[in-house]
This record gives sequence, structure tokens and C-alpha cells, in this order.
Amino acid sequence: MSEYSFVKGHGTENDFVLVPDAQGRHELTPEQVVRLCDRRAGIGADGVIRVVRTDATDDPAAVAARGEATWFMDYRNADGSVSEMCGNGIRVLGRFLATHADVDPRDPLPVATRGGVKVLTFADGRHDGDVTVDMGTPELLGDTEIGIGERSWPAVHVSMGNPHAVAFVDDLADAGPLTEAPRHDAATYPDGVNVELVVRRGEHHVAMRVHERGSGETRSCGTGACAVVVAAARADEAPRGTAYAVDLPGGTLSITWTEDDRVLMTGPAVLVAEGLTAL
Ligand SMILES: N[C@@H](CCC[C@H](N)C(=O)O)C(=O)O
Repeated sequence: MSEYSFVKGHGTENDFVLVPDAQGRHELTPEQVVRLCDRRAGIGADGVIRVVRTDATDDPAAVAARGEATWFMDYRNADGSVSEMCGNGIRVLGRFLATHADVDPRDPLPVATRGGVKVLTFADGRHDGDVTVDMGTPELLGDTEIGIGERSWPAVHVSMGNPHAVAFVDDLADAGPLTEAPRHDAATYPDGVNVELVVRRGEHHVAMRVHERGSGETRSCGTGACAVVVAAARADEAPRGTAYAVDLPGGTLSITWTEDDRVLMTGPAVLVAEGLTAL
């Protein structure tokens, strides 16, 4: 066993263990990620983010981003699986870099992910305000279906770099507790899927629950909220540039699908603890 330093944080209560690893010395095994995320025997989290410099890892996404981004978000779900992107996690990573690394919150911060380089901006150039992430261009990939228990719903397939199925439902309670991964079309989603259940709350205002691939039901999912806004804005025929409020069990995110076909998400990013852990 060796000692690792960690930082614990959350974005709208989607919580993460960050493992600062600037020099790329702490490649994590799936078993180590599972132990870190264990809510009884570990620190507890929905996922782990190893924060590594792009020039200190040979992950192909980091290598491709060298010259464009100094930092790479190596994201793992609670079951140890890898994901392309995490919208809440990248804001928390930005908060960590703005407070613990040589990052000036007055400047845009490009961060490499397996879903491409995403650019963060800090409200008012401050290290302690909301963080906006340019999530890039979404992909609307057609219709699909999801099932929970005895029920099923039509859903919209949206990629935010990672896969989503967005289902509009009559009532968020209809699905009951999301204790198991929802049924989905394995041909459409060969690597699994994040599933969002959505209701409308008002004009350009929705509420959602999410079952995350690799983590189960969580209190928020940033990429999921962006996928929901893309599906809702298309259904509403909302003009590009319309801001949507998305209520999640852990808080509210503000999301805009812009005229130039990018999704901007703004929300909180909070660091709550730091220390050492044996792995
Ligand atoms: N919570 C995240 C998404 C994390 C990855 C997801 N579970 C997947 O496997 O794609 C977010 O805030 O976007």
C-alpha cells in the first residue's frame, strides 16, 4: 500500500475524489477506484478524477491535447470503469486547479478529457464563484427506448462525448428507486448508457433524475443535464441561446445551447476536504 493525497469535492452534490497527480506517478487500478468510492469502507464518491498534466501521461486523449491543454481529467466511475467526460467533475477539477495550482481564474482554462478539450471560465474571474464549462457540440443521434421495472419510455439518444438516453416522463417518481441499470438497446449503446428521466417545470425549466453508467443513481450529472437541455430545446423548438434551468436532486444548473452549436453549462463547484489515504 502507498499513501496518496486526495481532495474531496462536489458539483450539485455529484461527488468526486480528486487524486492530484501532476507528474503521472499514480495510475489507478479499477480496484483502487472502487475502494476510494466506497461510502462505508472508503472516502466515498460517485467517481474519481486523477488530475494529471497532459505531458505526464500517455493517455491518447492527453497526448493529442498537448500544446492546447496543460491538464488532463482522467475520469473513472465508482465501479472503476472509464468515462469520456464528466460535466460536474470538470468544474470541480477547475476549482481545484484555481485554488491549488498555478492557474489564474481570470483566464479561460482548457482541460483535456477523453471527450475532447473543454474550456472552463470562472465567474467574475474569481476562484470561488460558479464555473462555466463549454461542453462542445452535442450530437442528437435519434430515438431509442429505455425500460425500468415493468415500464418503458421512448427516449432520445444524445452524445455529450459520453452516451445518454433522455426520457420525458409524467412524474419523476414513476420509475421508483433506480437501484438497477435501466434496460436499453445494447446495439445503440454497446458501452452502456447514462439514463435521464425528465419532467417540465415551466418555460425553459425542467427537473430530472439520472442513473449514471458505472455509478448508479446520483444526485446530479452535468453531461446528463446538458443532454436533457438539448432534447428539450429541440422538442420546444427553442431559439438557440435560450438558457434552461435544470433542477436535480442536488441543485440547479443553468445550460444554454448556443447559436454556434455549443452547450454551455454553469454551476457550483465545491471542495470539502483534503488529506491522505492509503491505497
Ligand atoms: N457525473 C458525470 C458523468 C460521469 C460519467 C458517466 N457516468 C459515464 O459513464 O459516462 C457528469 O457530471 O457529467
